Amino acid sequence: MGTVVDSGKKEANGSSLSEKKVTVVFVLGGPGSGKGTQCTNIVEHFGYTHLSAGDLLRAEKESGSENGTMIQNMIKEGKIVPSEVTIKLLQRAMQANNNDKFLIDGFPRNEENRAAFESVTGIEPEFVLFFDCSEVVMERRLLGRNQGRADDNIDTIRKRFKVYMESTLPVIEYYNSKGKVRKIDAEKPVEEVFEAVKSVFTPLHEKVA
Ligand SMILES: Nc1ncnc2c1ncn2[C@@H]1O[C@H](COP(=O)(O)OP(=O)(O)O)[C@@H](O)[C@H]1O
Ligand SMILES: Nc1ccn([C@@H]2O[C@H](COP(=O)(O)OP(=O)(O)O)[C@@H](O)[C@H]2O)c(=O)n1
Ligand SMILES: [Mg+2]
Repeated sequence: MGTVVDSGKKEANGSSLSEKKVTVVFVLGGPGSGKGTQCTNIVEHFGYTHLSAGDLLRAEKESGSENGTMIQNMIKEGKIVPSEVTIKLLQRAMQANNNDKFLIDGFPRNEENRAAFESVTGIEPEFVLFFDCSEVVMERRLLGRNQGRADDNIDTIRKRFKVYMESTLPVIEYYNSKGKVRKIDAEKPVEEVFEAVKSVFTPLHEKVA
């Protein structure tokens, strides 16, 4: 009462998605590093909603969208779909969900993804969870993944590794220079990787399960 509220002040906790304040964690790492696997564990233990950019793009392709053929071609070639398409899918998914905590998996994959997401949504990630894994191990996992994916073949895998090195590592480096990267040794067994993941999330959240 009678106090001037500083409406220009940024919320200390969470960024704005329209009127909703949300916490976003980006989950990055090479193809096959275990992003999706660990996101499932994080959802169970810490109550986040998991949004995989790759899954959203595959679903968009399946829905018969006008972008379907373009998405399919990009995935087959291991290329990164223009951010306009991917960001629209991520925004729609966040707005349709009542949760205020999101794991965004496999995004931003290049500088264009990163800069566009920030300017379109105004959201800055709380931190970036980075799964560090060698190509030898990632290749073995991808070839054994068995999910019928059009891009889990050796030709496309090599292209994806190149895109990862050239386009995604610089994004991780950008966030590292801002002190936002939480690096995890992703070569260990799933349970051990999750122990390391828990030590990143536990200080921030009450355990829900
Ligand atoms: N720590 C791990 N050790 C061994 N295999 C793993 C590990 N994490 C994931 N996998 C397996 O490797 C494959 C790729 O994992 P996934 O979570 O889909 O990775 P990403 O989403 O980073 O491509 C899957 O078959 C998964 O079961
Ligand atoms: N931000 C993103 C994420 C994925 N993709 C596309 O979707 C493919 C699969 O992404 P994914 O995240 O499901 O792959 P994994 O790293 O989980 O193996 C990528 O190789 C890209 O072709 C994209 O274009 N832009
Ligand atoms: Mg994945």
